[in-house]
Amino acid sequence: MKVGFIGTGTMGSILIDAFIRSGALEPQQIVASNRTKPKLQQLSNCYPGLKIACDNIEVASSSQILFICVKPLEFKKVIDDIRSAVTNEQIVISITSPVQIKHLESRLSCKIAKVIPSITNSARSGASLCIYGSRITREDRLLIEQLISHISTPIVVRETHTRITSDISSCGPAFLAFFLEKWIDAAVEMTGIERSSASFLAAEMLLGTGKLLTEGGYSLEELQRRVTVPGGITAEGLSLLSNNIGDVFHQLIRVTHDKYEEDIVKINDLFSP
Ligand SMILES: NC(=O)C1=CN([C@@H]2O[C@H](COP(=O)(O)OP(=O)(O)OC[C@H]3O[C@@H](n4cnc5c(N)ncnc54)[C@H](O)[C@@H]3O)[C@@H](O)[C@H]2O)C=CC1
Ligand SMILES: O=C(O)[C@@H]1CCC=N1
Repeated sequence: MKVGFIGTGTMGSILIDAFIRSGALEPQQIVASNRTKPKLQQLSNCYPGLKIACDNIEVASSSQILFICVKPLEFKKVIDDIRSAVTNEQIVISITSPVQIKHLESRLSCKIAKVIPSITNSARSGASLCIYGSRITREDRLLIEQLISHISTPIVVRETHTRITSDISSCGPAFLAFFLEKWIDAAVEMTGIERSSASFLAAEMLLGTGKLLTEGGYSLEELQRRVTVPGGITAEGLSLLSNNIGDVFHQLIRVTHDKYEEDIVKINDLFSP
């Protein structure tokens, strides 16, 4: 099976790298194109056998599954490029959330899916959010999920929940990293602990917490309860957090959804007949 990638920026490169390192794909099975060639050349130097296509049409015409890994407003140009090259049997996968299944099905005759990855997939971890178009068969789903399960846990979501699920799964690593960075800044400033020590502890804590919440079977509520000794230190901290957090998470969801709606309006314009 040949798998194509249009766009080898941050996420396209992460996916190619993770698929090869996990053993899901051999470099010889991959064909890729990118607007600027140096990034692509770097990938091909790392993975001899990976084919650099001369343009998007060559990728589209030589792959059974084609991942489109460009930014939302760059999609229309790519779709116009590949429109005449795709066949009904191919599967085109968008990795971006605001481009809707209907936009792609209206322009391309092939099978359409969205698979929203996460930077965590680069550690062969985290989720991939799967949304399937009307032409995708049961066998196609199995093929897609078999491939992405080498680097992530496939989770099927409703298209109406694309934003909130990718807020948690794909933006989440940046939000959590921000939270830890602020905490470590305060720790360094107030206690003199070395930044590298505090950062290492935070990373190990995050990894262990993730394991408890997945394979350990803990719920968030149970985890808090088990750590909190009655009358102890954690209780003081949780009480402060709960009194001060306000509606910051409601605001967070509002801003990500507002930006998403803005993008959808722009994409609707680009894809209007
Ligand atoms: N960065 C992340 O953690 C995640 C990103 N995504 C989605 O992945 C998509 C790509 O994001 P990044 O990789 O971070 O962006 P990026 O800007 O690093 O990569 C986009 C790549 O597409 C190439 N490109 C643009 N137009 C092209 C065209 N017409 N033909 C060929 N190549 C073209 C650019 O040269 C660039 O290398 C976005 O839509 C984003 O929403 C989804 C989940 C997580
Ligand atoms: O920042 C972004 O737009 C993308 C979407 C999910 C993660 N990164």
